[in-house]
Amino acid sequence: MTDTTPLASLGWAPDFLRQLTLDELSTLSPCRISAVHRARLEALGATGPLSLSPAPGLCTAEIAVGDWALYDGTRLVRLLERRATLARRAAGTGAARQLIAANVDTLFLTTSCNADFNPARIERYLALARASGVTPVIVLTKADESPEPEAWQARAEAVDRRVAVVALDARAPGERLADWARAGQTVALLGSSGVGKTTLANALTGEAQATAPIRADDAKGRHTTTGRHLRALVSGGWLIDTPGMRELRLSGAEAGIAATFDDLDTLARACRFHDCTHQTEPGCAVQGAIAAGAVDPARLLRWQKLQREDRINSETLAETHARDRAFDRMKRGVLREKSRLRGE
Ligand SMILES: Nc1nc2c(ncn2[C@@H]2O[C@H](COP(=O)(O)OP(=O)(O)OP(=O)(O)O)[C@@H](O)[C@H]2O)c(=O)[nH]1
Ligand SMILES: [Zn+2]
Repeated sequence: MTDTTPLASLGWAPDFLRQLTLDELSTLSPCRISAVHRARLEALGATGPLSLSPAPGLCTAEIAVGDWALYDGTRLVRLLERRATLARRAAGTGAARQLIAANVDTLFLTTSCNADFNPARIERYLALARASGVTPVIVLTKADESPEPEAWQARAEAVDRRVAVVALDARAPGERLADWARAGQTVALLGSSGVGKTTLANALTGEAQATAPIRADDAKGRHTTTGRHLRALVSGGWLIDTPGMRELRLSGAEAGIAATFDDLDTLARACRFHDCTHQTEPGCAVQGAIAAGAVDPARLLRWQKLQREDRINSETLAETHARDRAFDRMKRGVLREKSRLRGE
């Protein structure tokens, strides 16, 4: 990266500029956050790298890598509204969300042309991307190791016809992903351990970061990625590479799930009962479509599983406790019933 980074190539866009008041336009400068520490922020501005302290009232927990903000020389004064937010639930704090990245344009949903490939996992990533306001692209790594990469590509395309699929060798992606990674564009990688995220990140950035040899038994590698930053890509764009990215779970993603399963979501609206569970209810449009061969019953199960997962992950701590108590009560009830039947 050169010392002077023009704002546009960093991703500065009219919808950020519009948020500035006339006063801010003449006194403050925009910068993009590249690292967040407890009491200090690293950022890139028109003049290059910056080290800033947050102004009083600004909490660094509310700032994410990728955020656009305004600074007055040494202090970060104001955070600008985001286009997209990737967040996860902070451990042990109810429904509080921990920021992972901001203003990501494209998520490369990374899986391999091998046993890692799993439609349910891809659908989960798709729902997550859509819920976060980020465009998904499916990236199939290890195409070079597969005798039939076209077959994996076709399987990935069948998961969602609206999403671009690119099958490649993560060690040599060439220009295959460049359309999403040019100057001003920001990408992030999501995928399970060992699929080649570090390898791809290294190839796209031209930097080296340690990768672990893959374990042959289960197609999984070891965790090797470290560091938390905004990395420059050789094609001109930016990669947000934060450790939290790999622990992203679905929560508050109802709209993303509905968008990913829009066929089922639309059918469900035509069910006779508005709270239809699509099992055995009369007038169930979903079961009707399954009977007619128009919907794969496995897809209905995956949809319901994701909805359950999202509900549970979105619960507050109080709701989780209430659910656990209800489950305990049910269990005790079943045990009592059993001992009664045994005549105890
Ligand atoms: N032949 C081939 N090998 C690959 C490809 N992608 C990754 N690998 C190898 O697979 C192993 C795991 O890759 P990593 O890049 O470490 O995977 P990761 O997704 O970063 O894994 P974690 O850091 O555990 O999340 C390494 O030995 C890579 O060299 C590919 O497209 N083709
Ligand atoms: Zn139904």
